[in-house]
Amino acid sequence: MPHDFDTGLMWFRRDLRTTDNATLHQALRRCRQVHCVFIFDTEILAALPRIDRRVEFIRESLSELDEALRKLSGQAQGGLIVRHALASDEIPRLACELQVQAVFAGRDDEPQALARDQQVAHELQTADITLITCKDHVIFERREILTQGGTVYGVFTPYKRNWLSRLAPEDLADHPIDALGQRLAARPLEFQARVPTLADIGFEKSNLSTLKIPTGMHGGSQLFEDFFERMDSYDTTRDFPAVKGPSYLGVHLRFGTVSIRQLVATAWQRQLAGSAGAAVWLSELVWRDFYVSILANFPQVAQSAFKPEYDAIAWETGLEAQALFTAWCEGRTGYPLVDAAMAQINQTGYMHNRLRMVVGSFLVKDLGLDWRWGERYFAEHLNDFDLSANNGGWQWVASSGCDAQPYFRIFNPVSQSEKFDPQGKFIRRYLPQLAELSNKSIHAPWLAKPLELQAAGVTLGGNYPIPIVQHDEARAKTLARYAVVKKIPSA
Ligand SMILES: Cc1cc2nc3c(=O)[nH]c(=O)nc-3n(C[C@H](O)[C@H](O)[C@H](O)COP(=O)(O)OP(=O)(O)OC[C@H]3O[C@@H](n4cnc5c(N)ncnc54)[C@H](O)[C@@H]3O)c2cc1C
Repeated sequence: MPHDFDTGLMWFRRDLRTTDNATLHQALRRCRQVHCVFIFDTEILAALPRIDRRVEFIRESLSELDEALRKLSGQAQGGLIVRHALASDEIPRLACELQVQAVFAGRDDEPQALARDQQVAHELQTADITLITCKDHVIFERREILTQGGTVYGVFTPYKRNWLSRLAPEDLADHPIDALGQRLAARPLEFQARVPTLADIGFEKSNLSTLKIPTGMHGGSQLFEDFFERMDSYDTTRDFPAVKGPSYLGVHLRFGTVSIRQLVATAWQRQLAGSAGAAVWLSELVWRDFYVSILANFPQVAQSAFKPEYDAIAWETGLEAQALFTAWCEGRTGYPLVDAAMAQINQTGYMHNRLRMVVGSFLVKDLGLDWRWGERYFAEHLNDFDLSANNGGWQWVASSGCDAQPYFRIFNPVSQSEKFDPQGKFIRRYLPQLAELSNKSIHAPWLAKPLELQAAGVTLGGNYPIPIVQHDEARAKTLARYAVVKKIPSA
């Protein structure tokens, strides 16, 4: 097969897999031989706590990737080069040392990633090396799905309609690399170091393995196979946090240990076969593309409200606001569903989607705190943290985003609890001190009779907090706070 370049460098980032990897496929097709690298970017790692499940997830996934690349190359010296360095310096340096003519990377439209890639492209250019980026982690990107007027959609439903009507088998085509595997280069002697340990990069082991969160390509496949059995009932189970309804694939989609094309292809086929569950799940994957395109086209959302008039809202500040925020973070609000959800994220790095909406709404519309505080907390704690989806989710609950819930829709944390955790199973799992309360009282312990509280071993203000705000009062305050939005005409 003819090739465009003699030697290429495949730079893995959020695509840690050898199966259906569009970028790796292109690199192997266009180069006689390809080296592979992953950089633990010191700029990104510096901001993280020394125990971080995501760093461990990546590290474990890299071990598998390294092994898979070696096998595919058919050479004992094949495999992944892993560096711990500033990516914007290290990639150009490595490209020169390995004497490559092209560097291949999966496209990433987060503002920081774009700035880094621009810097890398510039450095490479001075050495006459090309940076080639490929679409891999979404189905449609940037300006591929536009309104009839050629503008970017700000509303999900017509975006989804257009997305689905555009979807064609070639968008989901596999990118096999088995036949091209012999183009994977052997690593020169000085690049043959093993994948660094967590300690090598200054991190410690988290509870990832205790939680049995499966990593790497095999972990992604295992979760997907498991979910496949449940996909048809996703529409009816997905809202109940005590039920194993969703796929738990978020972290795998984040780091690309599964292929979005393979997931969409399966969901699409099942939807066409009449599965309502698959149709709803496919919709969630379309939301993912939607938010990626919003961030790519409106990068200002990373700092500001999508609807600028919402930046006029005056959020609570000062010591009292800080104390309310700390209580929210630590799951001490006195609202059991909110506190159980915060315990879930704090203990596992995962939070059920329904609960992300409930705790988000509580932060913004019951505590009157800036949605960016919650966004930052989620960014630090979620295993599946993704800037576009997290920002989209927070702006949705704050009503400031595209196609967000209207500002006057305010979740009642007690009725959400009664509706979505009717038997209090989820609450009991994360708040064992409330386990003995009745199914009725567990949603609002302050309404329980003193005798019931005593019999259940619950002391309000002791082993469980008194509510830090009254929902009805908070609701009225929020409506007043948001009134400013109505006074400013939309841009
Ligand atoms: C305030 C808030 C913050 C959020 N932060 C994130 C985040 O940082 N990262 C993230 O991936 N999702 C985020 N979501 C969306 C959603 O909650 C998670 O994707 C989902 O709970 C992950 O669990 P799962 O993999 O089991 O999802 P499933 O229900 O099995 O869905 C499958 C996949 O679809 C995508 N998806 C599902 N819902 C959404 C959505 N509303 N928007 C965009 N993509 C979606 C995700 O990639 C998810 O893994 C957030 C939602 C809210 C309300």
